[in-house]
Amino acid sequence: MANGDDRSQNGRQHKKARLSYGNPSNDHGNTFGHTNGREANHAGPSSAPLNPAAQAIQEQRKQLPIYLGADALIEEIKKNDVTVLLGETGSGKTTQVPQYLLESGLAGNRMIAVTQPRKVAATSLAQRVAAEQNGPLGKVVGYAVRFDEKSSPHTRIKYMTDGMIMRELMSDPSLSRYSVVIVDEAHERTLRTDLLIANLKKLQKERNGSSNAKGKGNSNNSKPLKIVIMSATLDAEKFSKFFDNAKILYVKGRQHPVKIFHSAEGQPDYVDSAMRTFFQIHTDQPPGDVLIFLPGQEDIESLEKSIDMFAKRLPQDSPEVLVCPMFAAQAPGKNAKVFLSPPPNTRKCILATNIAETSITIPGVKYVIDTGKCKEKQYLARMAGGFDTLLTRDITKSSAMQRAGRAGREGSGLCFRLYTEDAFNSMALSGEPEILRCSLTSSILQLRCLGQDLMELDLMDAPDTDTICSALKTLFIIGAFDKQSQLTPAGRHMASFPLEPQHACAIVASKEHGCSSEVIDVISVLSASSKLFLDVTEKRDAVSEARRKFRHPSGDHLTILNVVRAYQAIASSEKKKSRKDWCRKHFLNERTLIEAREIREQLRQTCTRVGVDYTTSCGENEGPVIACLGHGLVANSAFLQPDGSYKQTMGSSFVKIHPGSTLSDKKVPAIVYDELVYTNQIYARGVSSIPKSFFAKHHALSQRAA
Ligand SMILES: Nc1ncnc2c1ncn2[C@@H]1O[C@H](COP(=O)(O)OP(=O)(O)OP(=O)(O)O)[C@@H](O)[C@H]1O
Repeated sequence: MANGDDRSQNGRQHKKARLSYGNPSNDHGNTFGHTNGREANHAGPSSAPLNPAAQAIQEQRKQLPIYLGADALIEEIKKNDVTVLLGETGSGKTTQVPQYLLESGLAGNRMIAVTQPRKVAATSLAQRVAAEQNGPLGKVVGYAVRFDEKSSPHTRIKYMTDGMIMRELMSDPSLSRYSVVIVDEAHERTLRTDLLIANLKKLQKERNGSSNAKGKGNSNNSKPLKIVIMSATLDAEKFSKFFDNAKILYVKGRQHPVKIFHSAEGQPDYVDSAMRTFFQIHTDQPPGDVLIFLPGQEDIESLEKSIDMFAKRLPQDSPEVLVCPMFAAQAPGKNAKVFLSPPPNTRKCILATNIAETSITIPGVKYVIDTGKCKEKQYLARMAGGFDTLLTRDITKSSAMQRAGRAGREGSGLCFRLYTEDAFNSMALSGEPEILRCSLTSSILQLRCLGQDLMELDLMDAPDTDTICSALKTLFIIGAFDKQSQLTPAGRHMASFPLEPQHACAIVASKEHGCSSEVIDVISVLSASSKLFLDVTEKRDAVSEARRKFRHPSGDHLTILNVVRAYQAIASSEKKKSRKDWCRKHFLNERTLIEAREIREQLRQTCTRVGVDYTTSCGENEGPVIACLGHGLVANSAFLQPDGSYKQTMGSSFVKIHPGSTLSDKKVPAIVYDELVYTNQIYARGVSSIPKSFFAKHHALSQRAA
């Protein structure tokens, strides 16, 4: 990087501590073949005259590398049942291929599904492609993600999370409403993508006829299914082999170059290095927003504070800095802010986890800073009875390439990697598939509703037996499976809810206990994307005082219920501003409460479908609520030990109550908890006290399951 003027004390600090980078390398060095393209006619919806902005979008579409190969691409997809499409980031796969297929008539009168591993990608892509189709979102182009859907009977292209299409399989096992399923970002190998791929292979054989490996003839002509597997960084051979040597197509080139710089040496304090690199860019480089990849929320919050602090010391004439955090646990509305243009003379600095890594285009981003770290879900099957935890680790080559790709979306870009070129070269190409490292409880239940057994499914990689056993135990204990591991009627009801089976079990149990209204209130908050209670470390005493009135002696779940009740009372009588002030005064996240209200509506709809009367209430006698939660969380329970720790009832580990819990300074004979987190020791989070007698009934069950 060129040296910038040293115009401030802060500037001096950064100049002194400048990070040095080696010479830039060309982006990625992948050599892709060319789809034998010719000038195609695939730019633009045929209807309605276009305004200048819409015309500009159509022009942009024609500039994408994939445009010239569009006709050849469609021909290949027509000829083959399964196509594996490999094309560099930004070549136009995700936005264009579905539109080409729609415009070619290949989809008939059914839909084209485009699956994404992440919500934010599905919703932002749908928005972009709706604009490219010159129509409103939710009409021809729509999306479906958990707890949010915008589609209509006119929808022909539907961007959806892989979880949503798996859920759709339960009501429509042959996916009859779809003629094409495009599995995008397949390299991520999420658990749901792997299960989806296995199901697509099976149902394509049923729909197209098993002898139909290459797309010729089918036993059911009215409903053939095309599958397209896409990514920029994919082990294409492995996917092709899985689909009986499916055709692999390559799209060559990207629209805009990205220059990559590696740091001259490793950067153990990557948060500090990211901050210094950001200010180097800010002082040296022309306008353009910066996207910084960090592993998790804590690092994002700490970097946000330091950037805000140093930005205040910049000279008056330097551009402003607007920091925008982006992570999965943040409310969708707040994440959506990263897509807005900053005010004039302001550089946007987006601090994101890997939710911004694939598929998305954040307008204005020209610079990427990649710390080389991510958090990954890991299932500790042999620890504490088995639980998912997030661990920080080095990223893979695939991730590094995807991250760099975010810089070259609207023009040429620069990517600064906070690791050496050698470190990049020695990275694994891609990570371990999620199916080998995550809890399988929810998936096994869902598959069983489809009449499938995970162990018998034709999967790209088979999961570990310990993980399967642990999931089967949990499903038995919550009553979703019987002794023979067969699905029970209650289990089928649980699977209908878009929730973890443990939480769904609590709702199903509430039917017997006459407290569905309260249980749904609690579960809705637990299912929201962000936390209800805000941590303000520097105001710990004030926070504790403000929350005192909600504290319930039984623990966190009924404390949540108290907050929901108080908020509902305020919400029905007060104006929007007073509600906001009330939340602020009590250090509560109002977005969580608003999101929870929407989730509650969806859960109520499911209740109606499975015959649970969601209006039944236990009033002030809240014992039944704890009993229902206990039914769901029985596998997550522990008994007090003489030394103050808690020993798991299903597992042999000792856990402590998380310091953030209302029960952290109490000793109660028995607890149930929402989850375990592993830092220097194992903590139970979301904890409630439960009478020991509750376990008398379940003891025999857990003994049998163990
Ligand atoms: N929301 C958007 N706003 C502006 N331009 C966009 C938007 N979405 C896509 N584009 C433009 O379309 C191009 C192609 O995007 P697309 O997502 O189709 O590429 P891709 O090949 O699928 O890349 P990736 O593998 O990174 O998802 C982008 O590089 C960008 O120029």
